[in-house]
Amino acid sequence: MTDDFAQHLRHRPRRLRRSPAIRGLVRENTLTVDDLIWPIFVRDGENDETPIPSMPGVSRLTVDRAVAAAEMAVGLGIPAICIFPYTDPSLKTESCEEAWNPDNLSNRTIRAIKRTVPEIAVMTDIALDPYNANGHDGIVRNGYVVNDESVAALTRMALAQAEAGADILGPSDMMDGRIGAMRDALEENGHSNVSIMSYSAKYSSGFYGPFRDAVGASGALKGDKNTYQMDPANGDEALRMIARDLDEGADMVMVKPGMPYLDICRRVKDGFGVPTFAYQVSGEYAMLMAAVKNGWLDRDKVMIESLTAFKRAGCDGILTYFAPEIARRLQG
Ligand SMILES: NCc1[nH]cc(CCC(=O)O)c1CC(=O)O
Repeated sequence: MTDDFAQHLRHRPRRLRRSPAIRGLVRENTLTVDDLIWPIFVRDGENDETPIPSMPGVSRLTVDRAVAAAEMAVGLGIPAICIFPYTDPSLKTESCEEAWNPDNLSNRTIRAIKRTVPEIAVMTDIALDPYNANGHDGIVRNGYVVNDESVAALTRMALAQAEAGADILGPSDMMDGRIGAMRDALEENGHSNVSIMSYSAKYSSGFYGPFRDAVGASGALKGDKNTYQMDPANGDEALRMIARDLDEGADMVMVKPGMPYLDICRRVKDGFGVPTFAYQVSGEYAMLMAAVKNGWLDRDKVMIESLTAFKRAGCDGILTYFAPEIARRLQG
């Protein structure tokens, strides 16, 4: 029976899984350090950092430490860093004017990093939540996040970041028409080489909780973001958002969160063939790290597997809090 069976088994896919050498030869997707964008949190002060309890291993850094982090990232070969500010509650207002203050924490960090580590690409976040007394990404009037007034404010914010030296702007606000407005403003103000990576398919997700703690927005936020971020139940809508943002002048697009939305990443890459990114968000990081801390998951394995999955799904790069760890691993 056994001999007979062996005679007829012509296909043995296990032949190509026999050794690391053969597995390497036929591997379809490879994660490299070039795929990484490292999100960091910054705070005021000097030579100090504050751990974020829901994100083990991640801290808010003072500007000098953010510069040191950027130097370390360059040393590891990480191409880009993305800055998120923890704004002092006293600076938060309903009109959010701190968002476009040329000397706000985020803009000071951009300048400091570009001065010391010009080779790293600096990405920003464009949304009003770190500066908003009510925690929303846009301006609230009579309980509603108004669109056009928010776009005007966000465009000022974008220009201030470009002035500070940002290489890539990351509008994460999900207002209608913001990409076109920002692109026009950049062109008119001598910043035609500043790129836009649009958070085009950004879902109203439960996975942003730890991030909101990190930037100090959770306490302020009233209600949810369902009137502007996307319904997690929708897929076709994501493709319409991508088409619109590309049409308005986005250079790169993003799907966010990551792991629960890999189907969207694949559809975007297949449908448009443009530089496509995913954000492995704070809740994904927290979820993996919580299990790692309990000894339930192996950190290196789940880190590599979860990030490789983005490559397999068609992404060109990933924003991930694991960036320095994975870069160290990839260096061997
Ligand atoms: N609007 C700002 C913004 N930019 C990135 C994230 C989330 C990132 C993360 O969870 O890691 C958020 C939070 C939100 O939309 O509430």
